[in-house]
Amino acid sequence: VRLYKNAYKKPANFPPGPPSLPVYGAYWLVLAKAYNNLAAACIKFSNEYKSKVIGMILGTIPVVVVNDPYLLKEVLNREEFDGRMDIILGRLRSYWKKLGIFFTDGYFWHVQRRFTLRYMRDYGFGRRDESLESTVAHEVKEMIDMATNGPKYPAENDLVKGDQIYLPHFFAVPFMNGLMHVFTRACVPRQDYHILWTTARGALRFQRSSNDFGAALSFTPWLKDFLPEFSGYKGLKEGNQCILDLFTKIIKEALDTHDSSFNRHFLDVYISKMKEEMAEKKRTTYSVDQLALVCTDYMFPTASALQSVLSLLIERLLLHPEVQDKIHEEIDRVIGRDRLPTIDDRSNMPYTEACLREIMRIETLVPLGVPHRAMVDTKLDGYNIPEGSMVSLNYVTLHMNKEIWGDPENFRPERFIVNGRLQLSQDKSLPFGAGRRLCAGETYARQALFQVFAAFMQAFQVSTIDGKPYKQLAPRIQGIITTIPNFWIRVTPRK
Ligand code: HEM
Repeated sequence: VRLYKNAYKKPANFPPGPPSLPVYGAYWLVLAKAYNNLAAACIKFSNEYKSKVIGMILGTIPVVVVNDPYLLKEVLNREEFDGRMDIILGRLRSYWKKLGIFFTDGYFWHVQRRFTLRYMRDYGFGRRDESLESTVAHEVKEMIDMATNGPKYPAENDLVKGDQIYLPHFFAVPFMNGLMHVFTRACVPRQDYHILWTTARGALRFQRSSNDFGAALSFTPWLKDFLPEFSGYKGLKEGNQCILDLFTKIIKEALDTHDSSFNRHFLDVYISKMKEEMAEKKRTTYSVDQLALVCTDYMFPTASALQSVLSLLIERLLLHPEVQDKIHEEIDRVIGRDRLPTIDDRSNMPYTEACLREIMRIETLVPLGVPHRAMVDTKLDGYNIPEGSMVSLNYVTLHMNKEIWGDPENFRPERFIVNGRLQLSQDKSLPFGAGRRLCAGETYARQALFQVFAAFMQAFQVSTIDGKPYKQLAPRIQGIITTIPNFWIRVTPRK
């Protein structure tokens, strides 16, 4: 009985929060289902317990949620919070090993994150690069052609019907092929786009099958066998498999044709380094499985988050038609119709750029971030945080803070514009996090979002299927990222 009691006992001076019930995680399951909005539930607890930091025991894991814009920045900048949880959500992706970037920490994570970012850069990732930009431009042209001239290959019929297109997947290919180009110096050709769409569907299914805490599965792993559908396990496993299958095949080809004397692309650079380390050292962080997970970790958000951001933005345009008019005015004035927008245009198109920033503020894509882990016993806001605690950051408390934004509930891109220019100092949002765990794809995400969105808006006027503006927003699906149900819209080529 004592053992049992201790399992639920909160550590001394642990942040206040809801009591732990002696039913493993079931409480959590109910909570998650009842609210369908963990970030809002945590803000409620924060108010109820009058504390910026709340603590609870979920399953057997101490969980801390930071509900304050300044404290969350503090956590992001303190190295002892750089750890990640060893949860089922991470393992089920990677042959039950700890691999990749997202869910690893310590030396392994440091080496792999640094190496991949350093060498993907040589192939255009995370900086300005003409060959990557023209690759994305080519893919954008195909995307626009699909809607302007109709489907060319069978799979396109799922996404384009007459003058209607299906979101979010309509947007997926340019983002994904841009990254493919970084990995392999080649794109998946249009006749094979269905491979990318299958992957994008899988990635979105994964995102929607869990939530920021890894859902009840993190705390009560047995749910996976007991309730595979309800717990999200099936969706996670199958969603992940799509991406893993894609890269397993591509990596095998790269390995079979590898020649250390000439690196053709990023995969070759990685394989060369792996072979070198294996020959010299007994232990190495490089492996074929790790390469598959690195590719997965970069492709995963590329195939799910980016198309979702654009879909959320399109939804706002359908709610506020004047925003669309302003975007069109800016595009016509700065670019005209004779050439595609480029990343150079970004600085001359403050309104379009501000729309992207505003959608990522108002719709915190990852409301509780990717959970961190306290790597030592430490303190936060006067409370004790034991080693091994899960530390989640409630970004909604930053993005919807009244003191910082004045009118956080309004979609108002103008808030970032001063005297006709984009004022970056006005953008206090942190959609990509900060510190050493900063989103590894931020630069690519911002550049590609601009390139794809601006070109799409240059080509089309968007409207609802019945032609009437939306009166309200769709219900949110709270998974790991925030999404809305897939939807059709009408596109009219602009003359
Ligand atoms: C609008 C789109 C995106 C948003 C809002 C976003 C946001 C985030 C956030 C909040 C984190 C967690 C930061 C933390 O742990 O404190 C993260 C991590 C990460 N993101 Fe993104 N992301 C986006 C797109 C991308 C893209 C396109 C890529 C890859 C090309 C990417 C790759 C990663 C990786 C690898 C990590 C893990 C970093 C680490 O643990 O060291 N993300 N992202």
